[in-house]
Amino acid sequence: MLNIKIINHSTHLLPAYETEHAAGMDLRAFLNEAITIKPLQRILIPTGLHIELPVGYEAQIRPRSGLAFKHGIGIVNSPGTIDADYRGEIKVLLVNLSDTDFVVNDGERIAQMVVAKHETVNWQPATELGDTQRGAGGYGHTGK
Ligand SMILES: O=c1ccn([C@H]2C[C@H](O)[C@@H](COP(=O)(O)OP(=O)(O)OP(=O)(O)O)O2)c(=O)[nH]1
Ligand SMILES: [Mg+2]
Repeated sequence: MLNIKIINHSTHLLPAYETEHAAGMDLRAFLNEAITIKPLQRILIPTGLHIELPVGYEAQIRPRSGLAFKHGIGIVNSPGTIDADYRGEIKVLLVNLSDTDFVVNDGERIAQMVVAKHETVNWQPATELGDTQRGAGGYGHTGK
C-alpha cells in the first residue's frame, strides 16, 4: 500500500489497473475545463495526484497505445520518471503528433503509470572495462 494524496478527492478517481494483470495503472486528466492540443503542440496535463513511493521504487509515465494509434497522442519525455522523493503533482507531457486537434476532457485516461523497483549504484573509476564479444559494436552493427 502506498500513500497517495488526491487534490479534490471527491471528484477524482484513484489511478487503477483496468484489467486483472495489467502492469500500468491508468492516469486521468484533472482539469477545470477541456484542453485542446493542436498538431505538434505539447501540453503538461495535471493529474491531481501526489504520491509517496518507497525508496528504491520509481514510477514510469507511459503513453496509452490506443491514443497513440488512433489519435497520434504521445508523451514527449516517455517514459516520464517519478522519483521516490518527489512530492509534487504528477503531470503528463502529452504531444499531439497527428494533423488534427485533440481534445482532453476532465477525467479522461491519458497515460499509464508503471511502478517499478530500481537499483542505485556507485561508481568505481577504472582504466579498463571487462571484455565482451560485442565490445563497442552498436547502432545496428549486427545487421538489419
Ligand atoms: O512525466 C513526468 C516526469 C517527471 N515528473 C515529476 C516527477 C519527477 O520526480 C520530477 C522531476 O522529473 P525529471 O527528473 O524527469 O525532470 P528534470 O528535468 O531532471 O527535473 P529535476 O531537475 O527537478 O529533477 O518531475 C512528472 O510529474 N511527470
Ligand atoms: Mg531530474
